[in-house]
Formats: sequence, structure tokens, C-alpha cells
Amino acid sequence: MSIKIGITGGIGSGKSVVSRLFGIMGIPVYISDIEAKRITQTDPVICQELCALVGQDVFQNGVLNRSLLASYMFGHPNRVQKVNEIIHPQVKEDFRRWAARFGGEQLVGMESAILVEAGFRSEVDFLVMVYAPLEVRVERAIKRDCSSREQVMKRIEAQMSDEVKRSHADFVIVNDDETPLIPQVLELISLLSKNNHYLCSAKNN
Ligand SMILES: CC(C)(COP(=O)(O)OP(=O)(O)OC[C@H]1O[C@@H](n2cnc3c(N)ncnc32)[C@H](O)[C@@H]1O)[C@@H](O)C(=O)NCCC(=O)NCCS
Ligand SMILES: Nc1ncnc2c1ncn2[C@@H]1O[C@H](COP(=O)(O)OP(=O)(O)OP(=O)(O)O)[C@@H](O)[C@H]1O
Repeated sequence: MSIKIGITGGIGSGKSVVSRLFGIMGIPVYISDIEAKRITQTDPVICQELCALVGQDVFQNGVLNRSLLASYMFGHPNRVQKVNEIIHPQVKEDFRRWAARFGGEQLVGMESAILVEAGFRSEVDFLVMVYAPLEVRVERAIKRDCSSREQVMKRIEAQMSDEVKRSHADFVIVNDDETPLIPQVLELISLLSKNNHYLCSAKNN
């Protein structure tokens, strides 16, 4: 069985960059954002429940209207909770199936901005938090998504604070545009590989 590494961090912290580095190192990573979108798009029960909650327009010709859903939920904590309760249980089940398929790998990852909030902490053996100062994250997200500061801040408000997130994490990777990123990722992978009791010892060969 693989060691499962959770990769979390607020919007714009650089989780996707870290996940790509994991991928380059041969570690498969489950990208929750992408999979949540796929599942939301294809699961008829999620479709039904989102339509009942948000209105029929949330799907147009069978395609999820993402900007409508985003403007419905962000800025309204009770709506975020309801939407998450519809989608996240299916994502958890999907991750379990995915991880079982990759059971032969030494290390696998799961990336999610809201890994702890979504109740996925117990799905992973180690949790890595990717950290960047708030202002750096806001600027990155505005630039990447062509969003307004207000839109980004609403998403940040729907996420756990960095302080609380850090208290759940086993490791922190600093991605502040100053601290070199790649050496931190390499060191972490090397450390976790050493912790992997399923690695074949040279003495057994
Ligand atoms: C609301 C949706 C349609 C908006 O889509 P959009 O393309 O605008 O944003 P995208 O999915 O790329 O998300 C960008 C970032 O927003 C933040 N974010 C997304 N969903 C959430 C959420 N439920 N709570 C807090 N932050 C969130 C994350 O930092 C994420 O990386 C989409 O995010 C969604 O379906 N969210 C619910 C599923 C979910 O919780 N995904 C997060 C990982 S499980
Ligand atoms: N070390 C870095 N150097 C330069 N650009 C970076 C660095 N880290 C992240 N970025 C850029 O900042 C933006 C946000 O990074 P990324 O998409 O990895 O964040 P994220 O944590 O996955 O965010 P989200 O929660 O929205 O998915 C991207 O455009 C990315 O290319």
C-alpha cells in the first residue's frame, strides 16, 4: 500500500506547482479540483441536488455553469457548506478508488485547497501545507484567473485560515517567491521515501 501525502494550502499558494513537481518525480497526484469538476459534471445525483439547491440554470445543456455556482456560493458560508456536502462525499469515494488503483506506488498525493475542511485529512498519512503570504496569494490568483480582488477574497473567506491549516500539517513548504521551492520538495520526497516501510531494503535482495 502507498503512503498518501496530502498537499494543501490556500488559493494561490502554489499547490498545483508543487503537485507538478511531485508528478515530475514520478509520484501520481489526485487533483481534487479537476476530479470534483469531472464528478460534478457526470454524477446525476449531484446534478439533481445542485439544481434543487441553486436552480435549474446551474446546468445549461448538461454543462455546469461554474461562474453561476461560484457567485451563488462564495460569500455565503451556509451555501458553501451545502454545496460541499453535495460534492465532497463523492470526491472522497472517488479518491479511495483512485488510490486503490495506484496501490503499487510507494507514494501518492492528493491536492486540495480545502483538504482539511472537506474531511479528507484522515484519507492521507502525511499533510503538507504549501504556504505563501496572503498578499502574494491574492496577487497570484488575480493574475492567473483574471479575477477581482473581491472575488479572490470571497474564496479565501471560504477556506480555513493559514494558522489553523498549519496546525493540521506535518510539513510546510514555503513558496513565497523568495525561498527556493525545488530543494524543499526534493527533501520532502526523500524524507517520506525513507519513511516508507514498503520500500524494498537492499538487504533483502
Ligand atoms: C465553484 C466552482 C464551480 C468554481 O469553479 P472555478 O473554475 O471558478 O474555480 P476552480 O474550481 O478552478 O477553483 C479555484 C480555487 O477556488 C477555491 N475553491 C474552489 N472550491 C472551493 C470551495 N468549495 N471552498 C473553498 N474554496 C474553494 C480553491 O482554492 C480552488 O483551487 C468549483 O470550484 C467547484 O465546483 N467547487 C466545488 C468543489 C470543490 O470543493 N472543489 C475544491 C476541491 S474538492
Ligand atoms: N514559485 C513560483 N514562482 C512563480 N510563479 C508561481 C510560483 N508558485 C506559484 N506561481 C504561480 O502562481 C499562480 C498560483 O499558483 P497555483 O495555481 O499553483 O496555486 P494553487 O495553490 O494551486 O491555487 P488554487 O487553490 O487556486 O488551485 C500560478 O499562476 C502559478 O504559476
